[in-house]
Amino acid sequence: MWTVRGLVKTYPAGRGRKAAAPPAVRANDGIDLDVGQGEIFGLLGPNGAGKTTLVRQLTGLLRPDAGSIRLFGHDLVAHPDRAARLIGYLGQESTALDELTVALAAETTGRLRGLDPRTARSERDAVLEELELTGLACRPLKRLSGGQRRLACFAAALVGGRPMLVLDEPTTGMDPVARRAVWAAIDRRRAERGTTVLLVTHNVLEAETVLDRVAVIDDGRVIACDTPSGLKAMVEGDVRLDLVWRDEPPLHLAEIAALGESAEAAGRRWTLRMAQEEARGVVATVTGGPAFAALDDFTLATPSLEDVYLALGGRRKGLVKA
Ligand SMILES: Nc1ncnc2c1ncn2[C@@H]1O[C@H](COP(=O)(O)OP(=O)(O)OP(=O)(O)O)[C@@H](O)[C@H]1O
Repeated sequence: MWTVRGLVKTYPAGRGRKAAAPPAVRANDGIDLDVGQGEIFGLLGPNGAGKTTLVRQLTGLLRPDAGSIRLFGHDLVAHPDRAARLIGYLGQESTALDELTVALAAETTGRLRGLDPRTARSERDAVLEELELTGLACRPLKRLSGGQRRLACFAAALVGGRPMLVLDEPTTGMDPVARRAVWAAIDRRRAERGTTVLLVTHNVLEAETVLDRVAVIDDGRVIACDTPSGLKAMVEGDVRLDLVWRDEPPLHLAEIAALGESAEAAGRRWTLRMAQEEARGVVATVTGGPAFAALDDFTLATPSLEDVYLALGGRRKGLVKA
C-alpha cells in the first residue's frame, strides 16, 4: 500500500569559507519500505538517523533526490500535493497552531481538509471529548503545557479522518494517561476504519508495546525491519545484567575489575550483555563473594529492542527506555 524504493536525500554543503562551511549530509541513503494497510509501523533510530527527513519526504514536504514513493497507487514524488489528502501528519514542531485555541486548531484543520463547517465542528467536539481535552477547549495552544499542547496537536491531526497517520514522536512530553489516550485513539481508528499509522520514535519501550513492525534506521539506512518479537529473536539467548553499586564499584576485586572492562557504565550503574549461561556465573560471583557488600541492586532481564539495536551495530545515543 505504501511502497518506498531507493529514497535518497542529501542536504547540500553550507556556503562560506571552505574550512568553516558545514559539509553535505546524506540523511537518507537508499531507503526501501513497505507498509501494509492497517499496520502500526515504526521508525526507530537515534538522533540524526534520518527519520524526520524520511517522514518529510513521505508526506510530500521535502523532495527526494532519487527514489520513488507510492501511496494508495499515487506517485507522491511526481504529485507531492496529493499527500495532504491522504495523510494526517503530526510533525515535531507545531508552532503554526500556537495562536489558536484547542477547539479552533481542531476545527480549522477539519475545514482545511475540506469538511463543511458543521461536520468540522462535530468532529472537533468528538475528538476533544475522546482525548479528554474538552476542559481546555478555549485555551490557546501557546498557554498549554508541553504535553497538553502535543495532545491538542494530535487531536487536530485526527480530524478529517485521513486513512494514513504519520506521527513524529507524538507522545513526547506526555504523561502516562495522555499516552494511553493517544494509543487508544489510534487503536480505535485502526479497528473501525483500517487506518494505517507510521510512527517515529526513539522510545524503545513504546516501540515494543504498540508497533506491529519496526524499521530500525541508522545513518540514513534501514538496518533491520521486522516485528518487535522477530527482531528480538535475533539476540535470543542473550540477557542483560544491570548492576547498581552503592558507591564506587569494588575494582580492587579482580573479577569485578574484569567485568568492568565489558560493562557500559552510567553513574553507579553497570550494564552487561551476555549469554544466559555466562550470566549465571556472573550473578553467582557478584552475589556470593565479597562484592555483594558493595552492591545496591541488580536485575537480570531478557533482551529488549534496545539490545537488538545495539547488536545490529547501532549507536546507543538517542534511544530512551522510559
Ligand atoms: N535542513 C537541514 N540541513 C542540513 N542538514 C540537515 C537538515 N535537517 C537535518 N539535517 C541532518 O540530516 C541528518 C538526519 O536528520 P533528521 O532530522 O532526519 O534525523 P532524525 O532521525 O529525525 O533525528 P531526531 O531523532 O533527532 O529527530 C542529521 O545528520 C541532521 O543533522
